[in-house]
Amino acid sequence: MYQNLNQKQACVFYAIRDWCIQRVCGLNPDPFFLYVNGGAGTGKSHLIKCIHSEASKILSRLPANAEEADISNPTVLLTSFTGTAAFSINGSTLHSLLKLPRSLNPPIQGLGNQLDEVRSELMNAEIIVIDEISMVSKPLFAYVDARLKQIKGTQRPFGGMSVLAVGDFYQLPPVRQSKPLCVYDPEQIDLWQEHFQMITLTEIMRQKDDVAFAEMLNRIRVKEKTDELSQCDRDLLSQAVTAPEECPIEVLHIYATNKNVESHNTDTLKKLHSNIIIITADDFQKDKRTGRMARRDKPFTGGRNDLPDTLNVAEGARVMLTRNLDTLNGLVNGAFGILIKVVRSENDGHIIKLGLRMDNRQPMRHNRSANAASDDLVYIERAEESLKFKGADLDEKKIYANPEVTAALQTMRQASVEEMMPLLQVRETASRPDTLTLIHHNTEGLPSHISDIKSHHEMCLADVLCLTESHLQGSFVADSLHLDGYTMFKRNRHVSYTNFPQMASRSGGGVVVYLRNHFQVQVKQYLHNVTDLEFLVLKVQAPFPALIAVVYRPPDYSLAPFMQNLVSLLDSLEIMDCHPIIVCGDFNENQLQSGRKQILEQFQSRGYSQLITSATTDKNTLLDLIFISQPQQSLYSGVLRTYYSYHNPVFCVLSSSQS
Ligand SMILES: Nc1ncnc2c1ncn2[C@@H]1O[C@H](COP(=O)(O)OP(=O)(O)OP(=O)(O)O)[C@@H](O)[C@H]1O
Repeated sequence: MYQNLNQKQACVFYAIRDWCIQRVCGLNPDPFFLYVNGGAGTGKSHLIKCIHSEASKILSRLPANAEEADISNPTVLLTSFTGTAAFSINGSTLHSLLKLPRSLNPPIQGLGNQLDEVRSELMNAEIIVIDEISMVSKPLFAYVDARLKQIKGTQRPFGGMSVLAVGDFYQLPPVRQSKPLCVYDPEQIDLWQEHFQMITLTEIMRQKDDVAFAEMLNRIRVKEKTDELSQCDRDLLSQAVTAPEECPIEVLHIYATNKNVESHNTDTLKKLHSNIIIITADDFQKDKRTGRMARRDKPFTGGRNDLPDTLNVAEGARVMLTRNLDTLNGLVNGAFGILIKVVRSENDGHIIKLGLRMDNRQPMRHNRSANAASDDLVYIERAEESLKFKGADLDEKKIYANPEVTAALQTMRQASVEEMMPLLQVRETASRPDTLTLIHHNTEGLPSHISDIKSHHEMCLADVLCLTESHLQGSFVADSLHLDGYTMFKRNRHVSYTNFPQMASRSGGGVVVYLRNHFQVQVKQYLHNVTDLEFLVLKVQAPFPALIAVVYRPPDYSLAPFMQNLVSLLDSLEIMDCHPIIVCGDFNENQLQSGRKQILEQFQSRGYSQLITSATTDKNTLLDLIFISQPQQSLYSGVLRTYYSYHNPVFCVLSSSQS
């Protein structure tokens, strides 16, 4: 799932992953408020799934969570406005998760005696993801903020939780008159402009569907009222228009109003089925004289045409749920099925439930009472609602984006997540023939991570890719370990120790270097006096002369014998008379810890500089180092991101000129 994240998706993923790592390392990062924007099919939902799974895994390490008896409480809350979208990301609706009232009119109501229950459910929650943010109105957002403050017992925005809002403001707006969240409204609390930063996904990720159609939709998404449609877009749209009378009867019809829907459904049912059953709503009203509930002759619908007084059905007919019954199990507003069975009361023949075979028939994740049946049907019972109160032509002029949304998005602050991929930022320099790009990574096992390496957006920019903990054994190298455009050199652990047979016989360890094919090189696996060290030396002659060594020091390899071998290695490198000398690797000496650092001192005493300055592991330690004899040749250096190892890769880009 993570391997094929595109560059933008990966930047957002790593920004949030980094935040989680900082959080579990006790660095108390400020909460983030990110908005992921993007048109249809740009991979927003896919990104949410990746972030949810990775962030949940990392945050479960928080000490507070580890001590709690119930670690099943989520650290990342997945929510959406509608039940359908909530189901598609395995989440819940905002309303049900936060127990929000139907009416969002002020004043904001607290949770009352439900507070303890909700608090204990959400006590581990650190991040809330809100999908379909375009449908969230300002009053709803203010409610979410107030709820989270109450639940978390703090006045910090959103109760101190981080918020990842996802959606497309050009898609559905909030219901009724409310302005989209991103559009400033002086009469409403503004939680958006103040806190949120935006990142826009642009690449359409739908492979199976019609990409050309999706691209056209995304152009229309931002089309201004005065913009003309291109001829090609017009043709594509017109192609999709069919006169109503020519539409095949079984295809899905979408209408603007429930009234049209009703009349289409009634007509179609009559055409396709002869066994129509009419179910009448039971409407009860309090009889003022007797005080008892009495059945009304004709059900009252209060002017609401989504509450019809009769329901026409037939066994074998297509049906759609119009209420969220059970979001977790996909019984959401909009879910389709076929009516299989009409169940009547044995007493009076009154219809009590309908047995549906849903299109989406996955095993139920939670047993609903209505579904505790031995067949694969979902039984829908009569539901109660209280009422307290009372053509297809293409019209091009009507297709344009809401200018308020365009203006709001243009002025929104941008999140600078590009820095998550520092090597991509300097890609042009890194790819120049007069520069050398070196990456070191402790892979924690090359065979199990080779496909992660191949799909990494920055690894492929390396001229020299040095890997430690390759975990290879024997001389055989599987074809899958081949990287296109590179030659592989390796030295396994078992040939690396002469005086420590117990270390040589352990699995793990080992070093590998991938070098671009056109590089001319001499490889040195054995050096005089270097008897017990996992290392490999490459003397690159052209196009960029350099002496490169990669070293792995296992965490339990005592410093004294390691230093002795390292000193021998450095002595040997010096007499090879080739510069610059670059020694990279995992030295298991944390540069962020105070106190003496003998490995660093040894290098410094010989005039080397160490280039990496920030943490390289998930525990905020700096173990992966790059030493260079001629630091003035280093143009860029830093830490890259991955998800598959405890270590992050480190890199440097060197220039051949000495200035
Ligand atoms: N990085 C990816 N690699 C491969 N497939 C992807 C990737 N990202 C998304 N997809 C696929 O592309 C399709 C569209 O992605 P997704 O549903 O996440 O888009 P979306 O932005 O949420 O779309 P919409 O706004 O229409 O809901 C899906 O089939 C999804 O599995």
